[in-house]
Amino acid sequence: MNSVPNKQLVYVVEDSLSSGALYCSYLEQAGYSTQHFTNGHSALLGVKEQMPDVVLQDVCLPDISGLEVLSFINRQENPAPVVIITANSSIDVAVDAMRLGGFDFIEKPFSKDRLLTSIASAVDQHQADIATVPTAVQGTPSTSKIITGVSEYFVGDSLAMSTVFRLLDSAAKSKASVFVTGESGTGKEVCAFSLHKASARHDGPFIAINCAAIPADLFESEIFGHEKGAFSGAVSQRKGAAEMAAGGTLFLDELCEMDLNLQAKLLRFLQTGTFSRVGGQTVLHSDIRIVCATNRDPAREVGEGRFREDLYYRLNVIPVQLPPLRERGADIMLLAEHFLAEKTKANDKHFRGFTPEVKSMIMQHDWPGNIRELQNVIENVVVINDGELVSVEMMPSLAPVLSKAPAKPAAVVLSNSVPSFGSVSSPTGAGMQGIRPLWIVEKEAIEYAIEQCGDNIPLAAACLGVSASTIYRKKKSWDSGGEG
Ligand SMILES: Nc1ncnc2c1ncn2[C@@H]1O[C@H](COP(=O)(O)OP(=O)(O)OP(=O)(O)O)[C@@H](O)[C@H]1O
Repeated sequence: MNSVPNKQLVYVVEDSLSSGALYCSYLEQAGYSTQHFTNGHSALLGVKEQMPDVVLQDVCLPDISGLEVLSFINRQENPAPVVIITANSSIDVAVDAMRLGGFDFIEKPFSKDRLLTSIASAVDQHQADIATVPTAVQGTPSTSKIITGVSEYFVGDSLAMSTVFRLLDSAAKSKASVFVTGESGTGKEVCAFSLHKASARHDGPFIAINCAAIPADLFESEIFGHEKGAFSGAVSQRKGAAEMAAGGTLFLDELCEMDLNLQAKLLRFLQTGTFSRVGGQTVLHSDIRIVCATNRDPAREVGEGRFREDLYYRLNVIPVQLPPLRERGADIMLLAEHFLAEKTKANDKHFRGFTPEVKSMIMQHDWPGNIRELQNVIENVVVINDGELVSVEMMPSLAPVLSKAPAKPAAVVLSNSVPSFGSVSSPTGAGMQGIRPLWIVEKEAIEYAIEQCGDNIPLAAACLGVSASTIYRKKKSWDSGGEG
């Protein structure tokens, strides 16, 4: 080992002696200490003996799978961030690794700069993680800002949202791309911003680009910038969003609107971490985290040829689906009260709450425009009226109330088509009408989550708020005729 006190220690887990030696030399030239392990078991022993600052690990190892090494590291105290090295053909394994808590992945062949950028941001993440460990555990007081969870930035308390918060909180610890889907106005941008603020990049820039709002011919320059004279109107050099977001997060809203040519350029940037400004030759690097969003169904866009499949898999590492407001139960009033207080203060009014009739009106409405619609309605009421309580007369006529969908279970919120738990027929034929054995209800919810997560059991477990081993255990019991 070439460990020197105060140098950041990187474990390089790579079975090829020559590649491992090359990575170590790049890292040591940049001031890191390194230790090279040529198989998974020796890396596990190394981690047990001393947790490094970062692990750089090939996903294919001769003895055990790279995913096992990753899971082992993540079960230790203060685990080091793991940067996965992958061959192009094993990209789906790399995506699995990110879902299991990997920090970043880089595809072979990669440049020295790409490697160093990823390792530097992993070191930052590790230091931020250590700063969040309670002082009593760490032994010394920390002056670093404590990073709190995403719920700090989100109004919402429902079970539906707690599932989302749990996913986002674990996503915040890595650099993995997050793909947020949900109807218009459900808070996708708020979600991206919360994720940024809860991550180690919280002091870096958050740059949001609405892909639907940029004319196609200006798109490339918006994202990658341009040199002076690159096209008529380019009177000076300009940085693009990818450059401006360096060290922070780039939020690409309405991503499915992006032109196919530019999708190819975005993919190249994601693979290499490099790009050039329009009209420029210089190769630039930018260390950014990508969060993207759409209110379309991205898998369908892929199926219909409007969205590149390879880009979709690259970005859809952590999929987050925001539930529509009508499925968020008590959150509707929580948000209404939040907006009432906010708008009352901003407009110097005196509202303290809603009459019971207005509360019931708010709860009965379907809110097709989601949170944005609710926010607009409350703002409208506050600006035009004043008083202590918002009464029915003050409310604008809400669109005709659609018959409310039957209450849906909040345990799984990944789709609008959650199976009804209020089914009248009991598969076992036992019990009173409408009541079914709990284990069957649980089995359905778990099977539904697994299906929605594309058979990814760890992800389904995260969505359900249980450990993956609980799901494996229950599946085994069901398969052998038990009740889980
Ligand atoms: N949980 C929340 N707490 C408080 N305000 C919220 C929350 N979620 C959304 N909002 C507010 O609702 C409005 C819509 O949110 P946002 O723009 O993030 O939605 P969106 O899903 O990105 O919409 P679109 O699909 O139209 O781009 C914003 O004004 C935002 O501030």
